[in-house]
Amino acid sequence: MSAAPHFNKIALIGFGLIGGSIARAAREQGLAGEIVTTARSARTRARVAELGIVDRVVETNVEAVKDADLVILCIPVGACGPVAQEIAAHLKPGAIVSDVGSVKGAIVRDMAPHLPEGVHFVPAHPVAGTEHSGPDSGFAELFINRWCILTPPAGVDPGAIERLRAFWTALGARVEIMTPDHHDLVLAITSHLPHLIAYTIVGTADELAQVTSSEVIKFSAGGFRDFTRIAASDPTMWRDVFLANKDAVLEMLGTFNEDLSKLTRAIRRNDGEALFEHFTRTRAIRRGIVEIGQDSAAPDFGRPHAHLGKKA
Ligand SMILES: NC(=O)c1ccc[n+]([C@@H]2O[C@H](COP(=O)([O-])OP(=O)(O)OC[C@H]3O[C@@H](n4cnc5c(N)ncnc54)[C@H](O)[C@@H]3O)[C@@H](O)[C@H]2O)c1
Ligand SMILES: O=C(O)C(=O)C[C@]1(C(=O)O)C=C[C@@H](O)C=C1
Repeated sequence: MSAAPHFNKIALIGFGLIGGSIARAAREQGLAGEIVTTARSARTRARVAELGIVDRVVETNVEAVKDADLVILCIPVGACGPVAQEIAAHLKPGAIVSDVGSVKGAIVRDMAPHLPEGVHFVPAHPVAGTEHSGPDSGFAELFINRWCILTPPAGVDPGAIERLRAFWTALGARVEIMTPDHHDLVLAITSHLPHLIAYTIVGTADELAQVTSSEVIKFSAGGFRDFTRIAASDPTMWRDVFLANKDAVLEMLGTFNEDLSKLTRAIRRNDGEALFEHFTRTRAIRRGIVEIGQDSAAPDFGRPHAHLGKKA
């Protein structure tokens, strides 16, 4: 494992769940001489200052990135392009510019054209989170034993990639490198589709005329309760994720709908054997994940596209 890196100044654009967690963990690990963050409203700036986790909280992104040797955009995916444009002329030559967005193809497409030569662009996605957002929601342990995926464009300085890898490793994460397209396909099935399903089922339950909302809450044991947690996730973040990863999500949704139709047909035809066989197979998948200690982490990111999602 490479030694923990030290940055003279880290600029975190946005101080919500992820920005706040990075700040807390980076400070605990002593990875920065100075950590500066931005918050758009005076109220949030006051709260961030009160929390005392960063050295400075400033009003503008331009001020934050001045002289920073690591800049991380911790804002919704749809905001990353405009912010890259805004800060581009103010970046320190040699700085590493990264992000934490849940989609990677759109980030590369929207940010890369604005960034000047001489800065190192290494997009990242820590695959760790909760349904909470805002400055109070972060915690230093969020990334421990979770994956962080880096998707550096071709030609990026390997030294910059290694420094960012060492940074995330020091925050407790396991780092994997892949292409943006592959990332987006994998995350479409492991993260984006599950969120879409949760948003759907909670909305459907709410709309059922014969089930009052008090009954939905009263009887929300186990499964449904888990869905409500996921469906409480930030609407801005998830709107941006689905719009930015449209193609991969639609591809996975097509496969999912086919599989759902098969199970629907099995129920309609009283095909207990088909249901039993399916549930037995999915139970084995879960047990396999738990056995190899991946129940708190993402599945095998090394697999090529063709092996994703489709079974024999
Ligand atoms: N929440 C998760 O579980 C999770 C996990 C991994 C990655 N991510 C990614 O991390 C990023 C941030 O998510 P979060 O959960 O920390 O969200 P959050 O809502 O907790 O924080 C986002 C912050 O960005 C700020 N912001 C929004 N638009 C901005 C703009 N145009 N300019 C400057 N600041 C702006 C908000 O004020 C807020 O402080 C997203 O891209 C998301 O896809 C989220
Ligand atoms: O546990 C949760 O609340 C999450 O949804 C975290 C989760 C995920 O789907 O695993 C959500 C989005 C991120 O990009 C990464 C992690």
